[in-house]
Amino acid sequence: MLVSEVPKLGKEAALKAIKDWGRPISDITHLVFATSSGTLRLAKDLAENNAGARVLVVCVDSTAICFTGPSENHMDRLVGQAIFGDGAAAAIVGAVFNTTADERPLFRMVAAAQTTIPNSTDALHGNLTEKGFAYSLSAKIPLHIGSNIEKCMEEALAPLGISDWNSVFYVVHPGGPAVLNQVEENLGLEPEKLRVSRDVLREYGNMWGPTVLFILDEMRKKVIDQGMATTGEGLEWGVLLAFGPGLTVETILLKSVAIY
Ligand SMILES: CC(C)(COP(=O)(O)OP(=O)(O)OC[C@H]1O[C@@H](n2cnc3c(N)ncnc32)[C@H](O)[C@@H]1OP(=O)(O)O)[C@@H](O)C(=O)NCCC(=O)NCCSC(=O)/C=C/c1ccc(O)cc1
Repeated sequence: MLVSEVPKLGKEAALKAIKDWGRPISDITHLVFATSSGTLRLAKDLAENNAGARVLVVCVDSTAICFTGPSENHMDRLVGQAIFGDGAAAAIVGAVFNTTADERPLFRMVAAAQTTIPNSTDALHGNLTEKGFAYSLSAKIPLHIGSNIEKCMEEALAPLGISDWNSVFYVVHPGGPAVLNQVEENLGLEPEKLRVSRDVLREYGNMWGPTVLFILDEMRKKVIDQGMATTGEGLEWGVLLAFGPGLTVETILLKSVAIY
């Protein structure tokens, strides 16, 4: 089922993104297709190292492969079935924009980093078995993320001299409500900061890799609806934080674009 359906979902997301972008499909130079996160960092590298590149990022995850009956020994699988969802999303990444071709960038990825959280090897992992993809989620995941998030923020924002965490906008992978609560608490964030991440979790679930692309898209719609000055909720700088097996934290420093 996934072999036939995942590419179809990816194609649909890609065609929508290309339509919004407004340039011909033949102007796409590279394709990054993945069923996991980390795609934006790779696309940024490709765009910056190939003059004129336009990288189509397509990210699709389906948790159908993880479906399993309940087990007293694996309460974590019930947690996953409650909060995970399927998703497909796409974006086009370039380094230098062609304003004469009417390209309107939404966000600039200024810097990207991946950090592995120490002593968290067993917190989140999956094995492909004859019964499908069997994952383990430790109840400590939110705490691991919470106790390391400020260091990731310091590393991303120190070059700009920013230490007021409420002065930037946020695109945070909503691993679950407890993950967002930990990020909010440890950074001392006003509740509005994670509003879009919480909205996407409530509406679509934790879709693994595609989730942050959904959040970027919701933010784009929100700023237009509310007449904000920039694509980053009226602010100049923002941070994308995504979490995955490892445990890894993907941090991307974002610069918003003015809306005219
Ligand atoms: C929604 C939860 C599950 C429940 O919230 P709650 O209703 O407010 O209640 P509690 O947090 O108090 O938990 C209720 C009970 O469930 C237990 N519990 C709580 N998580 C657990 C648990 N993973 N096991 C087993 N018992 C538990 C918890 O210990 C507690 O037990 P007890 O005190 O005995 O009632 C909340 O704890 C939560 O958001 N947990 C985080 C879920 C989580 O780990 N999400 C995954 C993050 S990582 C991720 O998204 C990455 C994905 C990804 C993957 C692949 C890629 O390529 C890219 C990305």
